[in-house]
Amino acid sequence: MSGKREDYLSWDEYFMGVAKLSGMRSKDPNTQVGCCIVSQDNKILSMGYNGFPIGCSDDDFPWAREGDDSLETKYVYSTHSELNAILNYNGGSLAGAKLYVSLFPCNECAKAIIQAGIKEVIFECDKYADTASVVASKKMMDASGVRYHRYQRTNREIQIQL
Ligand SMILES: Nc1nc(=O)n([C@H]2C[C@H](O)[C@@H](COP(=O)(O)O)O2)cc1CO
Ligand SMILES: [Zn+2]
Repeated sequence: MSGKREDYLSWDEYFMGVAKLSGMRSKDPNTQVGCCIVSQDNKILSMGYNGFPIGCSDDDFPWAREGDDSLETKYVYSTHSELNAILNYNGGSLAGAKLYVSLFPCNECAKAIIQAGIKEVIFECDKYADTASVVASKKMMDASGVRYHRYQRTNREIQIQL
């Protein structure tokens, strides 16, 4: 009896797990998003989470969602996890890659995903499905042949001691 372990992580659990772990680096008090980009042969190429660009301090720039002045909100400054993951990659082309993300990509990230040649998006949450941003994102991905589907939860809970 020396068979293999049976309760190892599936590929999908592994990559969505890495995406969600990356999201735990986010300083956004409301929504933490994580992303993991994977090659067609299941090698991790890049990761990212939502945050401000290098040099824009998390303590100086605002994390507010609302304000009389849009310059006092996070929206004009934060870089989305998907764009960060694309920009973090310095290994050449992402053509044909898969992108795991904890929240459905917005229209701006969809443009970057399409132009980078990423072919498949696996998302967990789609809480902004009714917004113009996500509707436009899906329209563009449909037109460009980028497939997207929801991650199938297994409800496995993992504990990591840090
Ligand atoms: N796909 C996404 N990836 C992301 O990284 N984000 C980021 C931008 C903000 O920092 C945060 C959303 O904040 P809120 O509107 O839920 O308080 O998540 C948002 C979306 C939604 O399209
Ligand atoms: Zn985005």
